[in-house]
Amino acid sequence: MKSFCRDTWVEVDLDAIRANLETFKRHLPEKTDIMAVVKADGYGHGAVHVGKEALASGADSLAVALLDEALILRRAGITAPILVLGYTPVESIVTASELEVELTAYSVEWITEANDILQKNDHKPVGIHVKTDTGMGRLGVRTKEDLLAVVGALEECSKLKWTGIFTHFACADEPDTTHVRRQHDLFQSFLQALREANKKLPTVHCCNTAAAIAFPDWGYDTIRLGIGLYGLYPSLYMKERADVILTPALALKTRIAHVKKADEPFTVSYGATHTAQPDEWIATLPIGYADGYSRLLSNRGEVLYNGTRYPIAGRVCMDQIMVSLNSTEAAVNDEVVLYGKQGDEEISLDEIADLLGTINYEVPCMLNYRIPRLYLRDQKVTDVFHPLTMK
Ligand SMILES: Cc1ncc(COP(=O)(O)O)cc1O
Repeated sequence: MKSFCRDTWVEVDLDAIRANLETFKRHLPEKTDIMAVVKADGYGHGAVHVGKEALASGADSLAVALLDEALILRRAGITAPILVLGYTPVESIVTASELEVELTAYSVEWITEANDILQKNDHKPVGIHVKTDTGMGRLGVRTKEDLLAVVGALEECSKLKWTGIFTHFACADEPDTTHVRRQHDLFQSFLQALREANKKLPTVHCCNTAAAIAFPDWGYDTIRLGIGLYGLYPSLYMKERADVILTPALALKTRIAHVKKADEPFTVSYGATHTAQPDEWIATLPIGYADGYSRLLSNRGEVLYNGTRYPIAGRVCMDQIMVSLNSTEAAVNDEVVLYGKQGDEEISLDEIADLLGTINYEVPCMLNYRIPRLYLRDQKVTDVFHPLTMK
């Protein structure tokens, strides 16, 4: 029995995930490991399946944004190192200890309180990556003095281990390298300050996908590979550089739920913003903005049917959209591609992002719990996960 009752689904090609990871392994120095970033449920692709595939393909660790995401990975049986990249409230330190998950820190007060909490009931120690803010303006220490104070505080802790130091780049995907080079220079000065203070450096990392592409020799001990793992480029500039060739892993597909030909003009969808003309075929597809298929695509987006592009007709509804097949006859249950390839045509996440006025990162992250994920290997479905009905 099929594990979902609506013919709308995401396909995630695990062979593409593997290929993209191997591409970065070849692009980077031999000594540089890969930390697969699977936050936001694997950028909408499914953190557990992508995380397992990345680890099986050569990634050494995983990264998430919040501790709750690490919990899901541990529950799925993933035992590899996991780093939480974002802020974790100090009260959650015990959970991190129990899950054996590493956290990010950059505050002496947080470190001291976290250590006190762990000491109280003799919990297992927690690994800490110290974050430096070299120009992202988000999280991290901003001066050498603060960095040395944070590392000094960690060295006083019996229940916290200093296991990493990192920074995050704000503009690594841009052609003008002024900002990213300034950030990297500052990061290097932080590392030098630690060496001069006789600190043995733990795992050092600074590269996201863009920096890994443009500056592979900044790989240090590991890179944090996000968008590139999914076969997407951080920016058009990065795509045009063509240093690495990536394969998009995600497709979004559905089947026609209803179809009719106009004998006489009739309006379509809320607001009656599209009028079907005589002999125009209108197909209704079971997906809408409540699935994360944006309403901004109303009268602007296109879909693929029989390898041809057809426009969305009218406004995107909460659960359904209508498309104009012009004079092309169609039948209920015929497959339609919303994101991805069909024949020689492709509707890429970059195209959708441009239509929405956003970046490709956001588009797959919008696809939510109502859409089952089908995992493919050798173009065959090997597993299904439906967030709505499966835990
Ligand atoms: C701290 C941090 N590190 C790394 C990433 C991954 O970035 P890409 O998706 O651009 O590779 C995100 C992030 O927030």
